[in-house]
Amino acid sequence: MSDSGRRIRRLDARDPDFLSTLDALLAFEGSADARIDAAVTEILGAVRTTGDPAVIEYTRRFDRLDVKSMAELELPRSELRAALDSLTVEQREALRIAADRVRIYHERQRAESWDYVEADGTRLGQKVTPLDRVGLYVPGGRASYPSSVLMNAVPAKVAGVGELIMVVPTPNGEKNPLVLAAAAITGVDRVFTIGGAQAVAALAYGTQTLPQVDKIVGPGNAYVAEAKRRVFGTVGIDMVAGPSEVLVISDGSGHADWVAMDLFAQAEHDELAQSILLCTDAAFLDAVEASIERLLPTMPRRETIAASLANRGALIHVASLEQACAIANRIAPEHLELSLDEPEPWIDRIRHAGAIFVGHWAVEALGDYCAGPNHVLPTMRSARFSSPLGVYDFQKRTSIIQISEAGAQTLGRIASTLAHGEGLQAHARSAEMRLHK
Ligand SMILES: NC(=O)c1ccc[n+]([C@@H]2O[C@H](COP(=O)([O-])OP(=O)(O)OC[C@H]3O[C@@H](n4cnc5c(N)ncnc54)[C@H](O)[C@@H]3O)[C@@H](O)[C@H]2O)c1
Ligand SMILES: N[C@H](CO)Cc1c[nH]c[nH+]1
Ligand SMILES: [Zn+2]
Repeated sequence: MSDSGRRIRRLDARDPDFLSTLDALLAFEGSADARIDAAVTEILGAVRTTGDPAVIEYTRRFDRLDVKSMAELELPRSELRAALDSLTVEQREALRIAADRVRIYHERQRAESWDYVEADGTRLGQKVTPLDRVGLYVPGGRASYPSSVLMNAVPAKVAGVGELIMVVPTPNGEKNPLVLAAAAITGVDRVFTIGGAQAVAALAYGTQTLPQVDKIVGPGNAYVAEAKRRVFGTVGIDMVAGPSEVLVISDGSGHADWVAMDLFAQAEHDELAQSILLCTDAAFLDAVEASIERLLPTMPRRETIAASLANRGALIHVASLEQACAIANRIAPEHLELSLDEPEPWIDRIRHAGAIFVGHWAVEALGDYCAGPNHVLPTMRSARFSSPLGVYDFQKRTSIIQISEAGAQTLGRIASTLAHGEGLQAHARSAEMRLHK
């Protein structure tokens, strides 16, 4: 890579040691770093013990914001509204349309309560309720993410969450008007300009000014991820998000520049972001590599892109699309692009991916902003067992068990037998006492 002297690696899936090379490339334990561990331990402890003063001190230290009170770190609704008014018509429309599309998609995810009645009058069911109070973490260190406000706040509102408290760091006091406008559009209730582990701690434990929430959602850097992992149990969390990832599967039918730019789009997030291309056509891999060389110097974030591609990227020659799908399932990427002329038959071959983008026109950047589905997706191979952020993350379920007198006779005998088998006599007797003599 001419810009930095570092190149994206070329691999061949037919090499005997390919899978071990791939596994080494995928391995990522961001928050296992001892330095991050120690910093997060200190920050969580301090905020838990002293509350506002610790948050103020860490915000001064890490975001260079010098304030006397926590109240100065809360933005009034009028400021959110003013930010919305300050946007160009084009920006306001883009935010509104994106928010509408995300809302329409997520409305289909809302679960409803249900029940059924058995012949003897016993009623069983599940009551679905929204969470009372949720904290939204919006990243703000290296870049600003109005789209993340939409992706977190919209499903929360669709679920009917009682109160949404957003935190977003504003390094050097620089506020991003689009982020504040997105908070206004989506009806976020309170916004604090705090970030990092101190913001996660404030939401998890509560402070004199900021009330404790029930769940914290939203992506962030390694400090945020580790802090979320540690407060889980005190509060709920959506997931522990790692750096962004994209995997492109190509048969050489697309445009090399398009694919190169799709790899850049993920790499520009973070030096640890992961962009991988699997392709059946060696000549197309050469063409994408040439596009990378040519286009990289034109990119404002070329340093980050170059580092990300060199650290964790790869252009991989595969023998077939079947092999590409098998490798994709091993990677379980956050985003998967099927960059194929005929992509449909391959959708069912993909078992593990946060989101599948189908065909040359379905580029991940559209999903990041406005297609409709959520852009907060499982990373670090967790698509094997978890799902995109959705309305279901803001709802909880309670079982309803209403047993009729007749039902208690049948179930009482079964419960009594099983309870004696477990040696739990009080359980048995409490069921037996309701049996007719
Ligand atoms: N998965 C997604 O949907 C998604 C969306 C947007 C962003 N992201 C990711 O979120 C991340 C955002 O990271 P970011 O850094 O830009 O913003 P961030 O808001 O996550 O982190 C900034 C905060 O980190 C803390 N911090 C920085 N250095 C520290 C130190 N030395 N000690 C203690 N705390 C420190 C500070 O408190 C600062 O406020 C990126 O990795 C990006 O790729 C993911
Ligand atoms: N690609 C990110 C998730 O991995 C989301 C995002 C926000 N803004 C741009 N992209
Ligand atoms: Zn992105």
